[in-house]
Amino acid sequence: MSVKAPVRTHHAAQLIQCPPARKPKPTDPCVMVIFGASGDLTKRLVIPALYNLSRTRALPEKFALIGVARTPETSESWRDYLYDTLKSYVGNPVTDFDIDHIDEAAWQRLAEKMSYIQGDLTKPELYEALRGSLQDAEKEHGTNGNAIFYLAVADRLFGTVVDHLGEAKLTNQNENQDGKQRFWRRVVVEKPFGHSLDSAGALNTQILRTLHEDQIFRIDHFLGKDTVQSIMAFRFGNGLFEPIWNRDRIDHVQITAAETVGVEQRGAFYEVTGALRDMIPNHVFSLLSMVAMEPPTGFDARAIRSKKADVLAAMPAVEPACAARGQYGAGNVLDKKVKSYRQEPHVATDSNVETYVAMKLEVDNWRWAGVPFYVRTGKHLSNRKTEIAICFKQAPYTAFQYTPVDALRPNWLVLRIAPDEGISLQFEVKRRGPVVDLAAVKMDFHYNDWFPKEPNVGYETLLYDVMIGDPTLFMRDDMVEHGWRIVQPVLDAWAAKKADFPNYDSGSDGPMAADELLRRDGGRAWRPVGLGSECAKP
Ligand SMILES: NC(=O)C1=CN([C@@H]2O[C@H](COP(=O)(O)OP(=O)(O)OC[C@H]3O[C@@H](n4cnc5c(N)ncnc54)[C@H](OP(=O)(O)O)[C@@H]3O)[C@@H](O)[C@H]2O)C=CC1
Ligand SMILES: O=C1O[C@H](COP(=O)(O)O)[C@@H](O)[C@H](O)[C@H]1O
Repeated sequence: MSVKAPVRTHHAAQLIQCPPARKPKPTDPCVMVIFGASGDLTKRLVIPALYNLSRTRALPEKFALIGVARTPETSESWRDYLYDTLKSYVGNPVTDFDIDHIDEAAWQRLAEKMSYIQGDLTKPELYEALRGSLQDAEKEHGTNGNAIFYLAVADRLFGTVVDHLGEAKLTNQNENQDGKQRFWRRVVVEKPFGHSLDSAGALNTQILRTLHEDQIFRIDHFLGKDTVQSIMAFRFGNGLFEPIWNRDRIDHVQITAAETVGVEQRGAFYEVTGALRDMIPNHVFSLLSMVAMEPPTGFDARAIRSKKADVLAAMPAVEPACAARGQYGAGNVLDKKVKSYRQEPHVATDSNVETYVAMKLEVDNWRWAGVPFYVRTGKHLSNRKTEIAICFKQAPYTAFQYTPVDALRPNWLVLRIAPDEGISLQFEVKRRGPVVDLAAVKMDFHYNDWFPKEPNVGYETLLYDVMIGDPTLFMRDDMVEHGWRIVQPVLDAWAAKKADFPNYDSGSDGPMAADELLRRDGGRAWRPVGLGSECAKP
């Protein structure tokens, strides 16, 4: 039985004078081409996000959507298939896309702009057909030559598609005599961007032969989450926190991306990817660089991405001894019996692929020298939780009789990214009563109490940003390569040595090796994945 949380009575509008939220900037007319139109990403994330943009009127009036894949479909059957898929999410949420009905008018506005091309993206003739469709879109929908090519295909095809687009001159932008752009061409590249430092470098070189860096949008959907973007607002929109945001007051940082889901139908993808490649150099490093970056001089893409790239550049490559890996065995997740990873579809019965990874990372600069960043991510864990927890140093001295300083709990500031979005601060107070006895309590901000929640898959903001040409929330070439550089020694060491898997039960908090990683650093411990609260009520 699900229990509804009590409705909280305080509301932002009653308490704090805020100007109304600003309206988003109008987008240019454009056409979006999805390569991989019959795939999982398209139906689960891209189409729900476009539908949401249509619902909130954030899509341009002059818009067209062209799907490309080999599966035989007509434009009509592709639309119907996607409508039926969308309908199947009603009352059956995908990620945070939790809808109780479809807004038919919003769907209709999108559907009437959708068409499909059947073809093989490794063949030049597809791109000739695409040229015709782009011209049709311009005539029928007034898209003005602007186009987004979304690569929702396996990463081994990213370079191929960009090469073909270039050869067909479909990525050429048009400039006036005065150098002003008349129409733009942009390419969205999915993750994983490469599989190693070398392959990421080679892919960057390949696509940069055709595209300018400012035409490339390397997507990382964590950056589309409101709570991730809010890290910068929290740090740089308040005078309170930045003075203590450094090695003087912070003991260590823990970043957790814990999932209850297993690999589900993605066994084939996961067998060549694993938890480290899937989550660390992209999502987890995006969170880490938001926490560790220096204040930018402005909120434009150049300023923000440079500060984030500086963090990654200051991180030394991880020693294999500072990493732990795990693979789930059978067990119970959220009271449901589940299989081991090796029994999942399309997974080898002796697979050496990790479904869990923990690492100790460092940022070698003035602000962070000596402050460890412990990160972990895994599947089939006890609870779904993505958070950044900052552990402050203990008070240097305690004046309280009978309370030695080492009995004081540290202050924790926790930025909760998902699913219970918010921020909490744990600190010590005196218990009621005649005895001076200390206890840890929390101040807790929940996003939902202040801002009504919209069903959202995380791609909405990112797609909108591509349409307005704002790359702030996308990875730059150097950021991607630093990500791989940092984890490469671990990838190499793990490939060279078979692990003793499975080594954690489904429904647990991960393998013991991950606990050891912290324990040996002066007896530190991970925050529990399952409990959600590090300070039990007294
Ligand atoms: N699914 C997810 O949750 C996530 C996926 N991603 C990334 O998104 C990308 C797509 O993943 P996903 O949708 O899961 O993969 P799928 O395997 O489900 O889809 C792949 C798509 O590529 C098309 N395709 C493959 N080969 C060709 C070809 N030669 N010509 C034309 N089309 C082709 C397939 O269509 P057809 O067979 O009809 O040709 C299909 O539409 C990957 O890079 C993945 O890493 C990133 C984050 C999450
Ligand atoms: O990119 C990926 O992310 C998801 C986790 O994202 P979330 O928004 O659901 O937290 C992960 O399950 C998947 O394996 C990975 O490819």
